[in-house]
Amino acid sequence: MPYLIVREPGQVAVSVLLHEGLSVGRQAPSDLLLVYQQVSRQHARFEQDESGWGVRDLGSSNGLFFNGIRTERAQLREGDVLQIGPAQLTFTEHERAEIAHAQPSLAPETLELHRADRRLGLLVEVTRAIGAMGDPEELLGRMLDAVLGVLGCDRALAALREGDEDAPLRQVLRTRAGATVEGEVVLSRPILDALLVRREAVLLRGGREPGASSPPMEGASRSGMGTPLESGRRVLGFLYVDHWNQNAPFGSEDLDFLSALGRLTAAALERAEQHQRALVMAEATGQSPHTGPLAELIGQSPLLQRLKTQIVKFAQASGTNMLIHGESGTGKELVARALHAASARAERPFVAVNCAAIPETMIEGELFGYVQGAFMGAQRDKRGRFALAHRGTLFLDEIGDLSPMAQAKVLRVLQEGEVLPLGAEQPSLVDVRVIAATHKDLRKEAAEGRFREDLFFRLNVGDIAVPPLRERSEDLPLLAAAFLEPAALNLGKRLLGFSPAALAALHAYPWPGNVRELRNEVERAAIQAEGAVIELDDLSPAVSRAALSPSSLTTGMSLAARFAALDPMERSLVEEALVAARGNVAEAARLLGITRIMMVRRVDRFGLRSRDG
Ligand SMILES: Nc1ncnc2c1ncn2[C@@H]1O[C@H](COP(=O)(O)OP(=O)(O)OP(=O)(O)O)[C@@H](O)[C@H]1O
Repeated sequence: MPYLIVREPGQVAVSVLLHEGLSVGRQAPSDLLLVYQQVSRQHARFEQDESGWGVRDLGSSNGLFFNGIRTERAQLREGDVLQIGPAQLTFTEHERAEIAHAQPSLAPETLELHRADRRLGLLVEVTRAIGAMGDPEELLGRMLDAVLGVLGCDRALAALREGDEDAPLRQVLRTRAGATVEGEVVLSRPILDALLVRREAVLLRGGREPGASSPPMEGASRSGMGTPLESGRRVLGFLYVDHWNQNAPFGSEDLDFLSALGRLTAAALERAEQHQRALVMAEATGQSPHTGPLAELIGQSPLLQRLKTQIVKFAQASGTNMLIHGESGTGKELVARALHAASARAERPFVAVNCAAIPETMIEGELFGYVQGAFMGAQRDKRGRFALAHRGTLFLDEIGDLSPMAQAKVLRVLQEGEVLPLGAEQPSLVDVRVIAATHKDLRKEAAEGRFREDLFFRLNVGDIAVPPLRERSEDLPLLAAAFLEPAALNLGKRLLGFSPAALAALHAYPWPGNVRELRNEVERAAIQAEGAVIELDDLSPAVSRAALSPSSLTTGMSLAARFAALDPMERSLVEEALVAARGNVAEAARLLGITRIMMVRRVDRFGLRSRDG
């Protein structure tokens, strides 16, 4: 029977039984849905005639690729590969595995059956992990490694739902060292339905690897089994293991064991996810400012709280590309790091690239890598940043400065989920979440032809705006204090904070360079400071002058801060009057319209010098 093996980036491969007229597209009524922007609503159709099976493009925008070549129509032979958007469809006549035995998945009491077994150790390990509430991916990885040894199988797979019932299945796969198997598990729709819809544990028989003409040993057959990962009414995914075995296919006892393991694993996963969610939510609502993935983002203003809530929301969609925009120095990179740290990719690399800092001639090599001899000076293979960020996050800062050529290549990687290093012949699959940042209005750049519109839309799936510091001046005292502490420590000084006048000046200044400029200002003032607090005079002239502007009284500061802001203004006027009166206090008082006594008090208070004293 003819099948299509459907491979989507980062997901469990699925085999689909081919039937006359089977259609592929982004939307119903297509039979096979591939929900990607570069897939047309009705993209391609499979047909059978006397010469066999064929496929036809239904007028798609991005085309149907047959063994790498764009085509309108093609006749299909064993192993032919079709590319539709980022998905690969392989045509095969090979029989797939089928369900030999299915049973409702087991209640935890079944554990009793397996006491005194080596397997008990594994169950204990998983039970312990439930208490430890570790990272879900790490938990699964450890558990699958143990499963390979204990069950003596070749491959162990955990497939996890990323969201609702129709969401794709993220895979975590472990292969036994030296096993004669492909590093990929292909399952059919009926098997997936048994596991995920009917929630049955299944024993499988038969099935060959795609492209493998015979089993690796004489007389061997594929033996596999799977069990749903159920927690209450939710199906989180499933566990699957298999091996080539001549004498000992898996039996129902093995299936009981896997079912019990599935129950425990699901409980551990649920608990770990709840724990992570609780941490992140506590962080977002400011209940726990010192721990968790958002801890580095200092601030309590409503705008910053909103930003944190958005980060939490987008972190959960860890496959979604993101665009962060905001003025320079607002904390875009910090936001990108928080998005990564709060996501399921947190244990994987976060790789940052500043597109504006790398010369145009080198950017492609940096991003995609190259092979030895690809160009003069390429003395050895170099892995690109995309490959380094595999299964993690790639942060492309200043994406608006990327050359058109590099933009086209980044787009290709996002569309197809694979990178082609310079000079290489074979692309390799990468699973990377791209978070791009820019201080430019990228929508406008795209509309005016300076940035690729298709790349903009690819990146803008999730977007976050980081507000400038002047719009959240409530955060200023917290930020200034947070920067002062390490600066003082480095200098070996004991600095307790800011004088009211200095704080008023910080409030009054508009901070065109945002938080970065504030950090620099505080570090500079810490060097200048001679007393226990930062005084107005310790600040740079541009900032201390800001305290004199009338706007310094209307920037939403507290009453005390606004009152303190009067001080530097008053001092400046007193100084000016003294200069105009050549140091004569009585004359200066007359110029200001105050009494001589009032003038003398002010000269003393501000520590100024007059001709009289
Ligand atoms: N909310 C914040 N809490 C603490 N530190 C912050 C915050 N926002 C920014 N910073 C600090 O300000 C500096 C600049 O931040 P970052 O590099 O993330 O800004 P950016 O917007 O990416 O800048 P650019 O556009 O120039 O690349 C860093 O030292 C960062 O730690």
